[in-house]
Amino acid sequence: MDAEASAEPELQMAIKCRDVCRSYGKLKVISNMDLTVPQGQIYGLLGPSGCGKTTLLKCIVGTLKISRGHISVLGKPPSFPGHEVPGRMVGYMPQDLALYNEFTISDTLTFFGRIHGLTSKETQARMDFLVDFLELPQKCRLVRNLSGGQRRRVSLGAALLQNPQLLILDEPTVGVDPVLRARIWQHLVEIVKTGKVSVIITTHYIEEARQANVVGLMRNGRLLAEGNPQEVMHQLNASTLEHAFLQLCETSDLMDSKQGSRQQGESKHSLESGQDESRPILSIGPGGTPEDIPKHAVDWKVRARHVLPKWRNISALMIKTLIRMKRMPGSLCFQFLLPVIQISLMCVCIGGDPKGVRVAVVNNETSSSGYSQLLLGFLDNSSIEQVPLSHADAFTGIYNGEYWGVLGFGQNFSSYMTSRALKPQTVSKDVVDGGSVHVWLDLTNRQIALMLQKKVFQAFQEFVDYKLDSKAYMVALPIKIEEPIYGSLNTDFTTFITPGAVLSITFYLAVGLTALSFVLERKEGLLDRCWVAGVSSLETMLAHLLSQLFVISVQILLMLLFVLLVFKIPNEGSLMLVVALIVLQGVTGIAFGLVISAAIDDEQSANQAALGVFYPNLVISGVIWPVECIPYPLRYLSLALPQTYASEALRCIMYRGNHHNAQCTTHALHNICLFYTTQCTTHTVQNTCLLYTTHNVQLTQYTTHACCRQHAVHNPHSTQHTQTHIHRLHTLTEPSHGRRWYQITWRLKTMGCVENNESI
Ligand SMILES: Nc1ncnc2c1ncn2[C@@H]1O[C@H](COP(=O)(O)OP(=O)(O)OP(=O)(O)O)[C@@H](O)[C@H]1O
Repeated sequence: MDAEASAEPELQMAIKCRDVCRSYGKLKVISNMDLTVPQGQIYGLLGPSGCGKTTLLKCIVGTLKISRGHISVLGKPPSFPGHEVPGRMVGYMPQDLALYNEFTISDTLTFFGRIHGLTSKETQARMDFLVDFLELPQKCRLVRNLSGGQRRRVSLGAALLQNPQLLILDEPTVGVDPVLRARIWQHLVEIVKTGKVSVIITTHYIEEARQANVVGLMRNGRLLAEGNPQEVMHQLNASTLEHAFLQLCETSDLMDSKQGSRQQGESKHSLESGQDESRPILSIGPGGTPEDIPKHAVDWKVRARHVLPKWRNISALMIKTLIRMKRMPGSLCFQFLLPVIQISLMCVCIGGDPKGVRVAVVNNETSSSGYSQLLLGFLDNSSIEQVPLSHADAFTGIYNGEYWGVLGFGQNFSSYMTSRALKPQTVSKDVVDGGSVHVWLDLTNRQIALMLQKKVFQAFQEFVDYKLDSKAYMVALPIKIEEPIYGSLNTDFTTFITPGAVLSITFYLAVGLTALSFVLERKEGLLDRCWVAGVSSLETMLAHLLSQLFVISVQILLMLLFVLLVFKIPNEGSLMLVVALIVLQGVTGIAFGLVISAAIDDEQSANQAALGVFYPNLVISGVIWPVECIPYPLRYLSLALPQTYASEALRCIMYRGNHHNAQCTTHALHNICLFYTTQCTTHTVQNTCLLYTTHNVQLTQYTTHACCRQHAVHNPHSTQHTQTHIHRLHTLTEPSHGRRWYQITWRLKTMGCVENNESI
């Protein structure tokens, strides 16, 4: 069926809400709301704070999912493929101002102009009009420096910018002086005169809504009355709208208390019979009668165009990010320099030899030309500070924690050592013992103890080389460590940890910045506002990815400059592969940040989530210690982490050259890509579940209608309302609906609402 043709009767009404329900957890905010905004009129939605006005508006623009019911905006449900709601047809001013603080007034309007596809000339013309009309300060003023009222006017200007067919304004007149408030109302009255623009506006100032064509008086998520303000006042014999509203509240309270006393049994009956408790007490307007939910079909080309990201929106979002970066140079420098600072600190502080380690030396050899003195002369003095002491003082000192080790030489060290070297077959155990260097270590600090052992062995080797020269091989150990195949004999821990550290830093900065930026934008209502302006979540993601790639590229460039040129970490492989691997790791971080932001609402919890995964990931992904040390169940888990193979692969590329571990590299790339795809899919599904929910809402409606039908079978005197449900069921479940029809019948059959062979 042609979409346009089927939607034609709908065009008479700008907004139609039928049976709309919305809850936050157990709190029911909107109950069975029927609301109708006629085309070309101003609808004033009035009610006390917390009655659900904002929630209803968010449901109308599609940023909140409804729990039940049907909403049609300018002829079709929000987010219907090809429908420009959200998009250019609707101008939305949210209650929380939703403006970028780093933007000027001009930037703000230009940004929304770009998203709506206005040319710069059109944007400029509208900007000039709005600055004049809304009495905005100079266009170059930053939003963060404006007063609350001025910001509210900028927000209103952004909603009016593209001359939308539908204006949804959530309390636009709060904090605005009475003269300007009157002008805003006058402007609204003028723009609806053409008959092409409709307005729905919420306000706390009930009396100003007299200028609206229709008012809806809301309380506790229900509409108490809907109609022309004069008629509402007339019917209730009230001199002001405020008095009319008061009377309605009193009547509603009276009805509620009567209903409460009628007990639960009856209320159960009213539910079953479909009797609607939430019908307005007073209904004068055009809405009220139940109507069929319209059917819409859409061409696959329109559907494809709806799903495909638009470059216009992506570029607008990217320009936005660049402007914000430019306005926050401190934050930008921090983003660029932080990785360099982190990697530099790591290279400087981790993996080097400890310096100035105090060691007690107990030398019982009195001769100054003895071998012990010679050997001690070969000890690395920058690392080891020798303290000559008596045996008793040395051991008291090491027990008191003053020294990290004690080196002991026997009285006859030189002669015993010579005997041992020259006549190994004839010497006794005591001679071997007296000709050895005795080392007692405090092993509570493994790194210092290992260094001491290494330095003593090195000193001994140098002593032997010096003393025996070409005969040194005679006292060599029968195990010879040859020149390494890859790496060098002096490879330190810094060399091991650097590739993993570079990847971790890139990953976690991307996670943090992405999660924080999305959580904050959502909290401030900016994501919602962009969504209503027609930006899809895929476009938001792509724009963030592209701008973040720019940041990541600079970060990687600076980090590699420091790692390779300043700290001289070797790189035997292709620089291109190194960069590709690090960039992919950054992209994985972005993906993970997106998932955190999709699952978590506030920045504190997002930070906790990012920090919560940081340490376990670091420990089990082989960044700081080889995965070969991890016990088996955890090792399987480590294989699922993107950093596990990536750090191993980066080490392979940098220290072995490319060709020797192509398999590892491929595995790393594959692992990262898989991780990235999974994460992005999760995020996209989360953001598009709105559509699925809408679909499920419809299925729920069919089920409700079917239950009423079943009730009618058992109760021949069913009410008019039940009959309406049955009628809806029949029209909605026509076999022409194809796949959906099968889904519905299947669901009804499984619920026992329809016999297996019964046709609906
Ligand atoms: N995200 C949320 N989670 C839980 N409850 C919420 C949430 N947002 C709103 N509510 C609750 O829903 C109810 C309706 O809120 P809503 O913002 O729609 O009221 P309102 O009529 O617009 O009020 P006001 O005029 O003060 O803006 C309130 O009780 C509010 O506490």
